[in-house]
Amino acid sequence: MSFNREEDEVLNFTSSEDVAVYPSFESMDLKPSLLKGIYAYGFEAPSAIQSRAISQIISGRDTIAQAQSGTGKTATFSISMLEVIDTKARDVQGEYNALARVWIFLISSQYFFFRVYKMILCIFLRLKQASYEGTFTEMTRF
Ligand SMILES: Nc1ncnc2c1ncn2[C@@H]1O[C@H](COP(=O)(O)OP(=O)(O)OP(=O)(O)O)[C@@H](O)[C@H]1O
Repeated sequence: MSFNREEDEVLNFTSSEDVAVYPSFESMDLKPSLLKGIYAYGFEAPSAIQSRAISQIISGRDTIAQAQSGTGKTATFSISMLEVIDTKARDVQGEYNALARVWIFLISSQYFFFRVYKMILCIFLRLKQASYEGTFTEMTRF
């Protein structure tokens, strides 16, 4: 499902009291290279769930975030993961637990894998400042 900014802006959220709302990616104090990747990927501002959840995850707080389909949850954990990993370290630092998405695998596994793969790969490549035209065919070469 594609992201709809107008619908996102009128979503009602309930969160823990000390959850701040960050109106921009800059205000989250993300790595400059990650910010560059996010903007190069085409995101101008965080969605409602990203405004709330990214800062919680990167601060190391155990976070449960729930929102409607297409509101930016996948991007929330992708961006958070890219912020906290040390790109120089060679060990595994992040894991995506796909079990929670079993129903999506049953419906459209290829589409799901493509989306997660595309988002993480594109942001990571932009982070590495690689020049890249994002089509599925080109991505499969990496
Ligand atoms: N801040 C943003 N600005 C613009 N587009 C965004 C933003 N965040 C996410 N998107 C786009 O919105 C779409 C849905 O995002 P995402 O897959 O992260 O949502 P989701 O909540 O995980 O959806 P689902 O529950 O269906 O898996 C994607 O095309 C993504 O690129």
